[in-house]
Amino acid sequence: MLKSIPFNRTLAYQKLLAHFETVQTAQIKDLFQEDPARFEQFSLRFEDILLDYSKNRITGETRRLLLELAQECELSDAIGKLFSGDKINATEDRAVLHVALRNRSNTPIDVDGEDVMPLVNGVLEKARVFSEKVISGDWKGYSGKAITDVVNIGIGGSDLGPVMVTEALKAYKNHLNLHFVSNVDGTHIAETLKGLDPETTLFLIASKTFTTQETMANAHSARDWFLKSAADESAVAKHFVALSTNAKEVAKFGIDTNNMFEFWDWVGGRYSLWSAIGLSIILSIGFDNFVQLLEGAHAMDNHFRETPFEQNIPVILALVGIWYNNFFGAESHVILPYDQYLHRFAAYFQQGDMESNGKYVSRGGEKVDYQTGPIIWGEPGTNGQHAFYQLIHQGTKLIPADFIAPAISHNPLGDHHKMLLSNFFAQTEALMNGKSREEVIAEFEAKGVSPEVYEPLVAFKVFEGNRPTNSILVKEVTPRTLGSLIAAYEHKIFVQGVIWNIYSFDQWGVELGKQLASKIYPELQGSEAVSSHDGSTNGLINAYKAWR
Ligand SMILES: O=P(O)(O)OC[C@H]1O[C@H](O)[C@H](O)[C@@H](O)[C@@H]1O
Repeated sequence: MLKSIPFNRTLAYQKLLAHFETVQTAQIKDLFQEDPARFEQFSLRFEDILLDYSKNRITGETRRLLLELAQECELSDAIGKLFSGDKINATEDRAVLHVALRNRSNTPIDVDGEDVMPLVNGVLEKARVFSEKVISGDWKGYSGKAITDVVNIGIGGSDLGPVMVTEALKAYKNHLNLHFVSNVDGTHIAETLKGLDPETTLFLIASKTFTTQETMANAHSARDWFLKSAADESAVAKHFVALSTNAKEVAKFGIDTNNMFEFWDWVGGRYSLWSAIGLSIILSIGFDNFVQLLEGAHAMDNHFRETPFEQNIPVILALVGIWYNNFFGAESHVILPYDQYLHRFAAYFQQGDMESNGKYVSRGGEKVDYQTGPIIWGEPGTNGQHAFYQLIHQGTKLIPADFIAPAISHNPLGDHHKMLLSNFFAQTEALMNGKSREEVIAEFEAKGVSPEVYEPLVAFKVFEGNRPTNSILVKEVTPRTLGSLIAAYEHKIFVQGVIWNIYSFDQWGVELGKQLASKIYPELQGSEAVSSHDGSTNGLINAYKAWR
């Protein structure tokens, strides 16, 4: 269990408040003038990853005090508990061991006195054998044909990770066509099944609980579609596998438990891509590449565990985030990958971060009186530049940003990558430096525009600058580097949760809507008007009934 340490009652927090008064107006560009070695002072390297956090509104003293905050919130103790299988997910009485899934050094990790590593390795081996059969074509469908298409049916953590990683590593993809169905909207499964051949399609039913309404509805529809051509229930065994913790429900659905790839309650849904939930990733890029992904994550786990906080990438990312969230009042954090393959990275960490740290109750069970998890959003660059960057540059809100880019492209087409990266470098520079009134006027004058014409326009063309950014430059998006990058963000979220004194590994906040939906569902059956809800909900339901 983690101790309850009220974040804003710590001494370090009080010191940071006082320190904030002295640095809140500091200009990042001036900090570079004052310290020619600022880049070296405020950047970190880990394997093929460079984190530059020098373009932030922080000084050496800010960092020192933030590190003090981490100490006072007993971060070292929390990290020790995470890795040793302590039940730090206290409201569900569970350990939090996604790190065991990628524990490539195989050191024993005990849960309730049992080493979980043999279990982890057993499922990995089963996935290796199965995936090799499917990829090679040895695994045959009911009519004797090899599999061509794989449909993963899952939602939330049973969808977002596999989608993000298979997209991010598309350059490593084999001949299998991957499809992902998540939404209970029938359109999703209907559109996916169009054009698929039941004889050559494999369905992965991915659900930790195997009770999630959306996934079960889609799985049943997929089976109905399949049985229309297979005409024999025994064919299901060749075309449906389950990725789950719940053997009982898997059997009830009609999937042979031999076709089940197991994981365990100590794997959180949003941390499950490393588990059997990653089977779609394995089928897409092959087992060896998946192992590389695990290796990369494991290397980051070791870095997180062993590196002094001052040089620790997840810890630094977390502390800088806290600085904006709790002192500058920033409400959101934007993730901007300059890599088309990473186009679902921000969406993935919307769940990772917001479901983990979107909590207003402290570990002590009280309502907190400070801000916790930020709103996470983002789109790939350069697309975002032509959509929402206006607000980041000239809006009234402070939006800390992570810019991520690979130095080497998997598609070195003409000058595309240089153009992409020139935008990546230019944006963080522009956000920091802005453009002064004098610079705007000089630009007008250089073009021979007269003061009467330019004067009314100057204010609109000035950029205040001083907008903070982290830059994460990686050598190339490989399975290993991606594994490290994902693990770094996971641990950043963990560190923030520890310091904000909340439980990052439960998700009670998603339950209420589910409960109410199951109450409303039967009310939608008949044609009679409903009156059991508030006026708005009754009005909406009755309008729906009149229209359908
Ligand atoms: O994998 P499942 O049990 O189907 O759960 C799928 C998802 O649904 C839930 O509502 C949770 O909020 C998510 O954390 C979870 O990833």
